[in-house]
Amino acid sequence: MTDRLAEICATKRIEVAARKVQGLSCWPEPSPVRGFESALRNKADTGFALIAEIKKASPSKGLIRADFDPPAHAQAYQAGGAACLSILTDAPYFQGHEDYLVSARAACDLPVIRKDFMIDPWQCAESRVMGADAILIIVAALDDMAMSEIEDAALALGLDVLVEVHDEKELERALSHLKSRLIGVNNRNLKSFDVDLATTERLAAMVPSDKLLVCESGIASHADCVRMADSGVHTFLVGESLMRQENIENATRSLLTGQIG
Ligand SMILES: O=P(O)(O)OC[C@@H](O)[C@@H](O)c1c[nH]c2ccccc12
Repeated sequence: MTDRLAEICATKRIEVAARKVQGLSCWPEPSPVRGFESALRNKADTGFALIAEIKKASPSKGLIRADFDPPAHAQAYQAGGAACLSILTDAPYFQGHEDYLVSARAACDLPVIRKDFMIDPWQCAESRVMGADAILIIVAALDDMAMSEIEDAALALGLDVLVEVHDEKELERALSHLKSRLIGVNNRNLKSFDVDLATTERLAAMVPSDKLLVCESGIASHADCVRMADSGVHTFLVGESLMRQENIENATRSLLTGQIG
């Protein structure tokens, strides 16, 4: 089996090298950081907290939404009760763009995580200039030193960091080398793209109680959220199942509350 993550990261290294040569400052001065982790913790106190993802396409599913409109989707997600947004900026594999982050964040009040493949601390400064409030660190993509350098760069800029793991070994590496309190368990194996919600159930018991566990990928219904709550997980990152709905606001509300329409 080919390792899709390794391929994506190799492409990203070439892209970042070119971007570094161009330099920063293509975007206007970003507005102050919106607290990403605090928005999730506050919402989780009242039940479920959702990071709603603005995702046009993915390598495993192809095009997910044809009438793609990031500012409108951001507003629908906020009206439906999302706590935060996740916005794909990777172009080659996810058809993302930094303009989607800029325009979606300007259209709402929610904190935004830039969803991309971080392989260089320089991308943290770039993310803040775009207006991101948080970045993602994918443990499977980085060695111990690289991931902690990226985390330090992000924290120094006031960005929150979501640390993504997929198995016990990655979780142990995250807990011993990183300080962020946001741990995302990706139910999708980024090496093969297989999805299994049991991944979160298996790893939940290993996550210390001062960390906030975010269940990522493959969540399709309120019943899935209730299932995860049985393992003590109340915070979710959901993209595809919401992006495929005609009425994103209603779909977001039903995912969180179980009420239809
Ligand atoms: O569309 P889904 O199955 O609801 O998944 C959302 C999100 O978890 C997924 O897009 C994701 C999780 N980690 C990533 C890393 C890179 C790109 C994408 C991702």
